[in-house]
Amino acid sequence: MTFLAVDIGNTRLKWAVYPHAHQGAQPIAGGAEFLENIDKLSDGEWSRLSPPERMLGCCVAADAVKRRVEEQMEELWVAPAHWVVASAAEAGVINGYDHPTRLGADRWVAMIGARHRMLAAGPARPMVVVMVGTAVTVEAVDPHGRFLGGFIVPGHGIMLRALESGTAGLHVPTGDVREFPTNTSDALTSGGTFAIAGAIERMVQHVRRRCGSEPACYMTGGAGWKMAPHMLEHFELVESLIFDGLLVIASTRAAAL
Ligand SMILES: Nc1ncnc2c1ncn2[C@@H]1O[C@H](COP(=O)(O)OP(=O)(O)O)[C@@H](O)[C@H]1O
Ligand SMILES: CC(C)(COP(=O)(O)O)[C@@H](O)C(=O)NCCC(=O)O
Ligand SMILES: [K+]
Repeated sequence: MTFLAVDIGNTRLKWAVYPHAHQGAQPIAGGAEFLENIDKLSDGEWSRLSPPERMLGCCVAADAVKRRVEEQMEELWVAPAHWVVASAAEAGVINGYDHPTRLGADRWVAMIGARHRMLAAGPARPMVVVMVGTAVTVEAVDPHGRFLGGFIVPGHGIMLRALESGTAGLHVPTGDVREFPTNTSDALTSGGTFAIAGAIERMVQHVRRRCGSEPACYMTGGAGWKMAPHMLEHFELVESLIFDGLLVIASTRAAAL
């Protein structure tokens, strides 16, 4: 029974189809669309899929975006759309947010994916889970699976646009990441990269101090590949972390029925 996983962020919709909803399943199809192009999915790539029997997604974009995606699913398939909402606990992760449901669903799903990946590889450890998308999120999870809290940092694009719109002299092309930038382009690109890296490395320190052991560090998101080479700490780049989390949630929910 094929399973469709959908991740709608503030910049792009990512989707993947699996032969079944089990941890470790390998995708048989997938893609990504910028939000301005999502209306074309039902005429394009989705029209060529065999109808998925189940769907689970997470969406942090506007409700109108989510509705447009649901409408396209309805045009093609009978499987209803189900969306993850962060809760007090799910699939072995406990939510430490003051108001658990206000935590971004993508952050929650990524932590669940990371926790199960870590447990599949060895004994339980604390984790730092980073998503580099429109925004950058940096989560801390203790060895028992308790989400301790996380940072939200502006992503590269938002930082650059904020600097551009708040100044007269910072309208320059993208530069390179340099330790000692000597032109405006490199200064902006390096500043953004090391601002994000610095926040992430602080969270690694916070987790070490709180948990007294070395965290497993995971990085995901569309711009993860740009950040990973500039980290001092070792981060495993796992592009599928959200899909991995959606697979875990779908399979644990099915097992509970
Ligand atoms: N080839 C690419 N396509 C799209 N976005 C890219 C690409 N390479 C890097 N990016 C960066 O990744 C970000 C989008 O990542 P993504 O994880 O899709 O974000 P979100 O989940 O917030 O929609 C963009 O802000 C962009 O800076
Ligand atoms: C922090 C986010 C904007 C990240 O979005 P993204 O960069 O993935 O598009 C999103 O997870 C969100 O809207 N969260 C709700 C608020 C919170 O998590 O506290
Ligand atoms: K996201």
